[in-house]
Amino acid sequence: MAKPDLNCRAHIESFVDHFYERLLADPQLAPFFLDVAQIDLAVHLPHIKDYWCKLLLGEPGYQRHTMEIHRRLHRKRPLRPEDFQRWLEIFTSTVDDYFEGERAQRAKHLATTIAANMQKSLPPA
Ligand code: HEM
Repeated sequence: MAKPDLNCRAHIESFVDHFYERLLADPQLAPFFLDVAQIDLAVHLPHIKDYWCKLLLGEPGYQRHTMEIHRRLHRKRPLRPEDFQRWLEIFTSTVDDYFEGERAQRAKHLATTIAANMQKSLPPA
């Protein structure tokens, strides 16, 4: 059976839930979320969902400064090239395991581009 595309909020929210299940179970990346940033999932996940709804659906909700948030994180604990690589692996495999289609492709392309820009904009560790 065909997998759904990331073409509505319900699918994007389900993607983010699956993505974070994997990020938070990953020994390399989980500490950034749980120890360094000590995120409150009830606050963090809605931001991530709004972010991807803005990028993929053009919804206006997300208005925060993502790059500055990662600069601050990077000062506390450096985000290394291998961390970006792992983040992208988990992102891409989560998309591919559950979704397919034009928006799913676009999500992977955007994530790759934004991760590369983010990495370039951070000072060396
Ligand atoms: C090494 C890779 C990455 C790691 C370890 C990481 C980790 C984190 C952490 C711990 C936070 C919470 C920070 C806080 O609330 O203080 C966060 C926020 C966020 N991240 Fe990342 N991130 C990575 C890459 C990316 C990339 C490539 C994107 C976009 C394509 C992204 C999108 C976001 C967004 C939208 C937020 C929410 C910011 C907000 O509160 O509005 N992250 N990230």
